[in-house]
Amino acid sequence: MKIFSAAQVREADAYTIEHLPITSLQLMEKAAIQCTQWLETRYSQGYSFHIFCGAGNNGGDGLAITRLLRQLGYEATAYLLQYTDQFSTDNRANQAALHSQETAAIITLQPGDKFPALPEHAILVDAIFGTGMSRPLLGFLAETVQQLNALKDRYTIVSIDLPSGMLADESTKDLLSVQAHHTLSFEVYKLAFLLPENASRTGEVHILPIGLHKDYITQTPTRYELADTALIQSIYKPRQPFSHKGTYGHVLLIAGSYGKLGAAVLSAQACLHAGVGLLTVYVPEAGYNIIQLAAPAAMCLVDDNPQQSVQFHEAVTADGAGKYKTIAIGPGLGTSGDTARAFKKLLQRYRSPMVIDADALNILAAEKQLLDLVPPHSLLTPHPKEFERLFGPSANDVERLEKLAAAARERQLYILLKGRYTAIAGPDGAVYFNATGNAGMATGGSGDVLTGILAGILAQGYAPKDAMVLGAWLHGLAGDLGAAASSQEALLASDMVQYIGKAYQEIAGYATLQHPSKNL
Ligand SMILES: NC(=O)C1=CN([C@@H]2O[C@H](COP(=O)(O)OP(=O)(O)OC[C@H]3O[C@@H](n4cnc5c(N)ncnc54)[C@H](OP(=O)(O)O)[C@@H]3O)[C@@H](O)[C@H]2O)[C@H](O)CC1
Ligand SMILES: [K+]
Repeated sequence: MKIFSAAQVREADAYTIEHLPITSLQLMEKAAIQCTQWLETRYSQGYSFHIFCGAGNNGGDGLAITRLLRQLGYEATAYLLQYTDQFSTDNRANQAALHSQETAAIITLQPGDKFPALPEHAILVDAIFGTGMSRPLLGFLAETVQQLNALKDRYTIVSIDLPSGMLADESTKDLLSVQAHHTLSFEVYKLAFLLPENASRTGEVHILPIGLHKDYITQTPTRYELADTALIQSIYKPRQPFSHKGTYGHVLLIAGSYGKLGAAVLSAQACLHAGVGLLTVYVPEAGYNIIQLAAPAAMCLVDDNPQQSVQFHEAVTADGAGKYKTIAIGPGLGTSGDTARAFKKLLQRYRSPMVIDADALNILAAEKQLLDLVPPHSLLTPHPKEFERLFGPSANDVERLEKLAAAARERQLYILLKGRYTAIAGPDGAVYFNATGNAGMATGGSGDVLTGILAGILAQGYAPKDAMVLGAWLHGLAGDLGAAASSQEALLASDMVQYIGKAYQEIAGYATLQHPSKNL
């Protein structure tokens, strides 16, 4: 699903009006019908609706919603904020339509007016600004938004299109905006909804279709995209009936140190469940029995050092060629000087894309010139702190995304920035967001599972970008299935491993299941 900027949303609006037999007022009506239906299904009897309207088309939506709710028999009042007398044409038309239906349905709010008294079961609808928001809220507008926010613990606040004050595709971190419980937005996600800094302002986001022209949506390139089931199914390749373990690649996983061998176990198990053909796990001596018992399907190579691996570069021939389709390095590895030196030698020898995570990222961050040695098209999987250590601090989430895209482009890498909506950037500068996953996955070992999954998928022959997008989705879906079976609180990284199979099943769909019983 593409993520359009505010300017592109306006273009989509104009394109639709030009190419379909629909006027802008009719499009507004469609948007208002969708919002009204959503409100009605959710709140029905006993509630009254209080709709705060601006002077533009977002306010026009609010006025139309008020009219439609009243037609359905609900108590609904529009509060028209008098900060300007420059109303948009469709806003005026909806003022007139509501006024002709019921003169008392519109109350104007002037600077200095008392904030309206609200009954017990009131729903507050914020239709002050949407995608036209262009500058900080000041004076009367700021006061009104502050008054709305002060009521957020007593009443439900529903924002139309965007919480007023929030910019669709720039940071609003330090600016005032409505803090909504729900945001009803039209047709497409906005970048703002995917930013951690906006989590307490958008509440739950609901995307409502309003019939924007499909041609504009399919033909317009965007910088950002939210992965969806259609994209995942287009990436996923079912296994071939005439294949063998060599078909699905051999991964060398370099992970674990004394006290952190669990990281190696989780990565190894995830890599195996992700479908790799062969897996060799490289651990310090202390890890030998652990790996052989916890991951019997994997082979094990052992470092001479009992506690931390320091010679793993020797597992790869001096010219880098050899049996490993890909290498994953980092989970629980440790960052001692000897380990860092071995990592440098490995980077000098092995020139195919690697998956680099955790302590391997910390080694890169401590010795930044090593970044120049990372094989092109490698997959880096930092969390925000690791990202900051590698590529520097960012003033806000939008700046961090720009840094992410720039680093991926300049260094020809695939970088996966972990978060609620994990962001994946590649050398072409495009950014994909992943929507699967839940807060239960914020737990130790979750990242190790992701590393294993990514390596396992990459080794099977997926292109790096596809491996990243599919791997992030699979990891999140396994976490969602695991949490559904128990709870987010109880979810462990090992549960994510156990649910990789079910997650694949969901992606493949039953139609593609290769099993003779399907014809019985
Ligand atoms: N996307 C669609 O296809 C549809 C969208 N709809 C709704 O329309 C709004 C966008 O409406 P628009 O009129 O473009 O913008 P707003 O209502 O958000 O804002 C109106 C004007 O307010 C001015 N502005 C901006 N920021 C401030 C501020 N801080 N203080 C005061 N005034 C401000 C600005 O005008 P300027 O010329 O002064 O810059 C805005 O233009 C969209 O969000 C949907 O809700 C349709 O109803 C359906 C189709
Ligand atoms: K709004």
